[in-house]
Amino acid sequence: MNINCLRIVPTQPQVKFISLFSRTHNYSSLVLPLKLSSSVVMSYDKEFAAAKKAASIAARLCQKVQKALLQSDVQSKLDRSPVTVADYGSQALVSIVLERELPSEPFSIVAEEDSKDLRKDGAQDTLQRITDLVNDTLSIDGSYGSITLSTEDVLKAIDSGKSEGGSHGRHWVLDPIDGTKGFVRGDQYAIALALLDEGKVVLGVLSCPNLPLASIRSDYQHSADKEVGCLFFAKIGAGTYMQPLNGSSPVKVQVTAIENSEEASFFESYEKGHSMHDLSSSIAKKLGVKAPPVRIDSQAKYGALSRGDGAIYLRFPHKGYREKIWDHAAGCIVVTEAGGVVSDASGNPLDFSKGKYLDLDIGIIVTNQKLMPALQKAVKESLEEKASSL
Ligand SMILES: Nc1ncnc2c1ncn2[C@@H]1O[C@H](COP(=O)(O)O)[C@@H](OP(=O)(O)O)[C@H]1O
Ligand SMILES: [Mg+2]
Ligand SMILES: [Mg+2]
Ligand SMILES: [Mg+2]
Repeated sequence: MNINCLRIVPTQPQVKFISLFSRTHNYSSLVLPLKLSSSVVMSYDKEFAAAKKAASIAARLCQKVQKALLQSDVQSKLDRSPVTVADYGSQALVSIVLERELPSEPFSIVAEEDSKDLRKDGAQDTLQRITDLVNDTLSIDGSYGSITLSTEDVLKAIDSGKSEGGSHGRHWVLDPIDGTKGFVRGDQYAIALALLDEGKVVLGVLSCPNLPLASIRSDYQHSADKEVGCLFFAKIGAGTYMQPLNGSSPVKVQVTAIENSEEASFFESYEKGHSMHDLSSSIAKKLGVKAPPVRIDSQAKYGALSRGDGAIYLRFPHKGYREKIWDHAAGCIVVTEAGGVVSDASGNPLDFSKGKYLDLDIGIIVTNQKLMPALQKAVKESLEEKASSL
């Protein structure tokens, strides 16, 4: 048997087993009981380094495409949401980098995109463009020597993101471009990658190529002359850090310490179809918030909040929308490790262990520990008023 993988399988609280198994022999297992110290179980160092590398390399492909976005680069999915060659290229790159960096790990990714539309007749040119972008990006990075992937390799890499997630084992959670509408508009977007272990988010990386390094405020407007490109990363129990994309010198970040809600400012989606702006305005009014909302796309909102740019993030999708884990997993740990709190409108923490979807009560609210009780109260009142006005 080709033993090439070590997997930690939790059983009872303090006893862990190490399972030695082969990826080439259908995961046939040889299970050895072993007690592990929590530091061994919880280090995730290799995974953390791989995730940062993957999200940074994918950002280069996205930056290149955003600068020269062609009409033909943007397609429409079945649900009529946009997807671009960069969404596919980024997903392929992250998958390839994780596989190269972690060759002995079991590989499972829950990701937003799949290759179905790229396998259809008429999609050959788009697929070739994606393949060229992936190859160019890998060749400029140079980490893996000279490799040339075929279109079939790229389709396979995209489809390695077909896991359903869940409460057992490890699963990467990937949004290759979060905020595709912002990306197409030339605004904010993020490459969001997190690792779930037994249903819990244990690390997260947010690559935000257009987010200014300096803090953004209510009068924020994206402009090309600001210094931009931030990488946020957080590991469970180890805090949140930010560094310039592709740069070194990370700094530890913290959410704001504001206690008076009148001084708070809040983030929400740029797209009013993604979140009810009238509801957040009513919540902000109850809190006495004076500043106008900061409306930006993607999980860049979580990143900005983690470094104290604003105090609150409100997300209230319209009726019937189901939130997906890749839209929140990385952002959630980036904020919580920076001292913030992320919950649904009723105060329940987000549960990432239920598969692709989050099972939520109405919306998502994010702020610091001090402001959360007042925010929950304002949310409850605004929701009741909205319900009684219907
Ligand atoms: N009707 C809707 N309500 C809420 N969220 C929606 C939505 N339609 C799409 N989304 C999600 O909102 C995400 C962007 O969030 P934001 O509004 O914060 O920028 C999208 O991620 P993608 O761009 O990865 O598809 C998509 O998953
Ligand atoms: Mg999408
Ligand atoms: Mg998304
Ligand atoms: Mg996306």
